[in-house]
Amino acid sequence: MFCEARIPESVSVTLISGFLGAGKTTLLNHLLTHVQGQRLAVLVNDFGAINIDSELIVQQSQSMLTLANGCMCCTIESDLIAQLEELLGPDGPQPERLLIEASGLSSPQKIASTLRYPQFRQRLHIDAIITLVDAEHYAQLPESMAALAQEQLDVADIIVLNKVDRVTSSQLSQLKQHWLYPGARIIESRYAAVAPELLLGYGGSTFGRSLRPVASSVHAEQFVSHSFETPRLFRLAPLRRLLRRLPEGIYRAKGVLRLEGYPDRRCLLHLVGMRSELTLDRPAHGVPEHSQLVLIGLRGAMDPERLRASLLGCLVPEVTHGEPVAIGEFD
Ligand SMILES: Nc1nc2c(ncn2[C@@H]2O[C@H](COP(=O)(O)OP(=O)(O)OP(=O)(O)O)[C@@H](O)[C@H]2O)c(=O)[nH]1
Repeated sequence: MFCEARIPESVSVTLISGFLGAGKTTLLNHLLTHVQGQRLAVLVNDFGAINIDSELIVQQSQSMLTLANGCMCCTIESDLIAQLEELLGPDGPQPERLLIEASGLSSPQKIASTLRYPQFRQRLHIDAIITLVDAEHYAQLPESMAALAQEQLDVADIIVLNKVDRVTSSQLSQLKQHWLYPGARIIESRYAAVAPELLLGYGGSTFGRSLRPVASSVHAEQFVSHSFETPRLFRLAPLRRLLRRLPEGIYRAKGVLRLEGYPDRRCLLHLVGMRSELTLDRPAHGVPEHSQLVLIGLRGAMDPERLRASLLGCLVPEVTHGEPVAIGEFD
């Protein structure tokens, strides 16, 4: 008697890369709400100790895997391997496509190398590396950040030039002329609203097969994240003032907060470069038990104790809940 082992289909992987705040989660949410009829799995990686992205991703029927507290390309590569093993294993969800959102400090070429390890070779293939570019901030990134952003761009099969609503047409053409390779496949977007058929089904990443120059790796040791969690409510006015006064080296902040005066809405906080945004989410999302906030910046840009004191100054004085539960510095 013969027993025929079923060979599972190779999973198609789309790797979404791009510097901090470029719009990766926005793109992921756009794809999740517009792609139909495919079994999707999603893997998100946040540099901070708390995975804020997983809170911000729209819940469809996809399987969700999360990695926090480091870059999946280096410090937590072993976690990436373990998650992939689980996903592709016999008890895994058997997706047709895996969408990976790298952290804004990850090197996509390192992730791509992991995906090409022998144990995955038959089981998954990289359909495309998509790199988002923040049209508003890209050209002004300080040197320490620009090298990493350039590295992410060098390996892109598709470049999504996002936030075009924030720049003039002459700024946009300068950006393309100075920073993007002639002939690169570039799609301009607002809020990453790109038709999925332009991004999925590319047909196989050329990274590793072409002779394109790739900048030498500069990496995440230069950056640090601070994570903050509290059951207490934030007050809007001092929080706004704090966001305006943060040191320049703090490039990115994101959070899901409980706000005084809004008992049934969660407040989403985003800071990218000098631009900050506080928005109330739709009531359907409910209110979290704790406010969670992550700030990411250049090492040495912020004194953790001062930052903690400043954040405490934004909270409603506590009567019943006790002190904030955690704040930490993570590499
Ligand atoms: N004006 C404008 N804002 C945008 C656009 N796309 C995204 N944003 C905003 O930019 C901020 C960051 O977007 P995210 O999608 O969270 O960026 P990200 O790349 O996932 O960020 P990290 O994961 O922290 O690196 C959010 O406030 C978005 O609403 C756009 O095209 N125009």
